[in-house]
Amino acid sequence: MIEFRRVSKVYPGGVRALRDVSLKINPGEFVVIVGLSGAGKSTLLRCINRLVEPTEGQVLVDGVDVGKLKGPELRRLRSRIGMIFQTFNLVKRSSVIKNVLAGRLAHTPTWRALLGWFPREDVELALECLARVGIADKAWTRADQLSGGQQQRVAIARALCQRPKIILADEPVASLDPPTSHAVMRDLRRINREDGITTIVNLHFIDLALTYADRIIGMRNGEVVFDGPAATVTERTFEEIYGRPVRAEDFRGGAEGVALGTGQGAVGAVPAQGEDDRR
Ligand SMILES: Nc1ncnc2c1ncn2[C@@H]1O[C@H](COP(=O)(O)OP(=O)(O)OP(=O)(O)O)[C@@H](O)[C@H]1O
Repeated sequence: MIEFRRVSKVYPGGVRALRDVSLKINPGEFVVIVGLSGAGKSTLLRCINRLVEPTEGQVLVDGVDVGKLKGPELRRLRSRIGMIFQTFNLVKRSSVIKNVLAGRLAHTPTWRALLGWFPREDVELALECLARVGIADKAWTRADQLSGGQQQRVAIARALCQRPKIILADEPVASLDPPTSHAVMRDLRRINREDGITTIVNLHFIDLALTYADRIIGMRNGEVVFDGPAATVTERTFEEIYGRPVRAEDFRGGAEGVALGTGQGAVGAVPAQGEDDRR
């Protein structure tokens, strides 16, 4: 369980990025946080692994106040939280498998990691993680030789290799084309379902949020302005979250049949298979 208790964040310079946020996220949930640029989504996500320190309030992970954790305890918490970024954050000149093995660093003595000596079971785990995202055949390829979608899958495999309890994905598809965006969202959701990993994804595309989320949290100007099941979300909901009418650019596209919910039930789109999704 992840719990925010009256969390506020004011950055140096005075920007108020979070305003009195309280919420709970249950184990195994797949939550999408939506909001316009600057709404506070990244700040919210980063408070969970303490990449950002709240100015007020508490963030609890499994009942532990993360703000109170010291060195090794904080490292332990972070070792169980996988993070996925818009720009993949891979070591581009390194092989795919080495990038994935970086997910084991918290469990590997520094001298071994420096020499690149990972235990055989870690290498097997890394290959298994790559297989789960369909790119085991790329293990020995240099990361910068892969497509954007494949690089994001390497980042997902690296997160999986941590054996995480939580995955935080900060705009994971913002740099990808529409079909590949769907493929990556499908991977994240499948892993969430199969492993029960609590998954929180920041997005600003309405159709992706509706297609993949169980629960949508809407942020505007540092505040949570909506929190409910994706199936109850309507166009009106997004207009309230965004503070303006929805626009074409709010949709990623790339899937047939995605339409806004009517409040009556789910949006039953089956995303199209993309170029980068030939598994
Ligand atoms: N390190 C920082 N120092 C100062 N201000 C910051 C910092 N990080 C974020 N902000 C500001 O805090 C506000 C919320 O930013 P945040 O990145 O959390 O929003 P977001 O919804 O994730 O938007 P985006 O998708 O553009 O990143 C913005 O006004 C942003 O400019």
